[in-house]
Amino acid sequence: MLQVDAADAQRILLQAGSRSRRHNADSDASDSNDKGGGDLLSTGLHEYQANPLIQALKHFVQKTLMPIFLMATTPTLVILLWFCAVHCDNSFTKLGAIFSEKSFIGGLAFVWSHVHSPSPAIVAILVSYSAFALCLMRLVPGNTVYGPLTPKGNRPQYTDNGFSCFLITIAAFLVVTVVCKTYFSVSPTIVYDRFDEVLLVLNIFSMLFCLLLYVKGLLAPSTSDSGSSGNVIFDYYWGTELYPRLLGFDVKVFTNCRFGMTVWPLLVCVFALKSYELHGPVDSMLVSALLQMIYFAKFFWWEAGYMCTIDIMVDRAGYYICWGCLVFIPGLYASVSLSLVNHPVHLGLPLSVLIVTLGVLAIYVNYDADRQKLYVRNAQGECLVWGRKPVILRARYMLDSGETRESILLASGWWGLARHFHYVAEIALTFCWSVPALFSGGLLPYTYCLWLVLLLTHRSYRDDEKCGKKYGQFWVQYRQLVPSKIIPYIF
Ligand SMILES: NC(=O)C1=CN([C@@H]2O[C@H](COP(=O)(O)OP(=O)(O)OC[C@H]3O[C@@H](n4cnc5c(N)ncnc54)[C@H](OP(=O)(O)O)[C@@H]3O)[C@@H](O)[C@H]2O)C=CC1
Ligand SMILES: CC(C)CCC[C@@H](C)[C@H]1CC[C@H]2C3=CC=C4C[C@@H](O)CC[C@]4(C)[C@H]3CC[C@]12C
Repeated sequence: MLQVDAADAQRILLQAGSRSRRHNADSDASDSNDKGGGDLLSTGLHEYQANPLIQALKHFVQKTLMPIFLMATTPTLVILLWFCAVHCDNSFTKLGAIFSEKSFIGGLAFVWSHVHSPSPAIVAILVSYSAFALCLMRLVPGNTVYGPLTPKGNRPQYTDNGFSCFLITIAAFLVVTVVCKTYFSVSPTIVYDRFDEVLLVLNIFSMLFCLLLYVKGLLAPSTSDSGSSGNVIFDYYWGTELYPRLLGFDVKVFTNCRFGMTVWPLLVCVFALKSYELHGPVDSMLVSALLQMIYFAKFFWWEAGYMCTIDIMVDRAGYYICWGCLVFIPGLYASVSLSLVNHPVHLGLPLSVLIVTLGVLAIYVNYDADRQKLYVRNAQGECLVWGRKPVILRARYMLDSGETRESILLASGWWGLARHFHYVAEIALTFCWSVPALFSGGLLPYTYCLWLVLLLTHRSYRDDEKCGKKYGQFWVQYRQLVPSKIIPYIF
């Protein structure tokens, strides 16, 4: 086992100390004056080398221009995706033709004119689901688990009941479907028929909710991991609190897990049901839905691990993460299944089995990489990875208070292949549940996969930057041990 011992660590830390600022796991979020920034906003590793003018310009672009751009475009983006699926046969070419015919503004007005005012039925469905999810969150038992220590020394506490809540929700969906269809001749596919209304309600609610979170973070923060950057736009976009709680509910657990990550599987079920109502059983829809459901089960099984990822320990509760989970997940992440409703593809058994097998393999690799990291850290490196003692680096870092802590960086197993090899698996599994659409229709079914390539590539830079600041020379050493960012030997 390769280790950096305590004396070595101390020496390296002292060397690094003069250059690297104090950081802990989420110090990127601890002080939004100069840190944080989001997946689409991070700086490069050598930010400090740039001249002041360039730095000021970068700062303006990252903290003001990009947030304005994203907040101005993303609500319409999800509407465009819906429009493309329902009115343009999944074809961006057809969508583009509308814009070239009517001009950009005319095209936007045309698309938005197809969005209906929210009906009471849709509002009632969304409110009822949210109330149901909050009840489960409060009532379903689970072990108490703890998130990583924050820069201010807080340790968030969670009830690990995600998997149970997920199973109960899917079971409830099946019961509601049968009851509604049998006794009231109503189908949950009303959500597909009025998906424009769903997106509109979610958009409006999320923006107001983010405003509430912004004000709450300034006036009544739940923990000391909060504060303003002095830039209203950035604060609204990025958030003013890391772990806000409202009425005793953890906001990020609700937005990310109980809403975004639970509504997504529900939408997959609704869209699969709609496809069944329209065409009978369709294997492309089944293959895609099956892989996604396995992925959701994996996510909730590992939910305690998710509480130690960038989303939770770095990203504050603002537009980026909250609007993202409340609207972008239903609008973009579920768009693969949405796009399959009007495009039934017959795959045949051999191709279906091949896709499911590859998809399950990719889900396993992704899960195993996430698991391996936590396993080695929990065992303090005293364990086996792929049958051998793992190569680890005991990396020291400093808290805001100046206290020194130690973390393990794993350089074996999946984490020895590349610093984010699990992203390859994430993209591969996504491709597997998109490819049942084959290539005859439009590009819409592949939009989520393409988005993920962008998001994860950018995230790998962002994580490198975060870990570089946190671990200083230890991170440099780790990068020497594992030189590839995502794809071994290539990138
Ligand atoms: N579908 C989607 O939209 C997305 C899915 N994902 C998935 O979510 C999961 C989590 O990914 P993500 O949040 O990006 O974070 P990662 O799992 O990549 O975790 C990054 C953190 O892990 C720690 N770390 C980094 N390298 C090592 C190492 N070698 N050994 C031990 N710890 C290390 C660091 O935190 P520390 O401070 O603790 O050292 C680092 O900040 C993945 O499965 C990913 O595929 C992620 C993003 C988007
Ligand atoms: C404002 C928008 C332009 C951007 C919003 C982005 C967010 C919706 C997504 C950013 C990171 C995403 C996630 C990270 C890790 C995850 C674990 C994985 O196993 C399931 C998916 C997810 C929770 C995923 C969900 C969407 C993001 C929060």
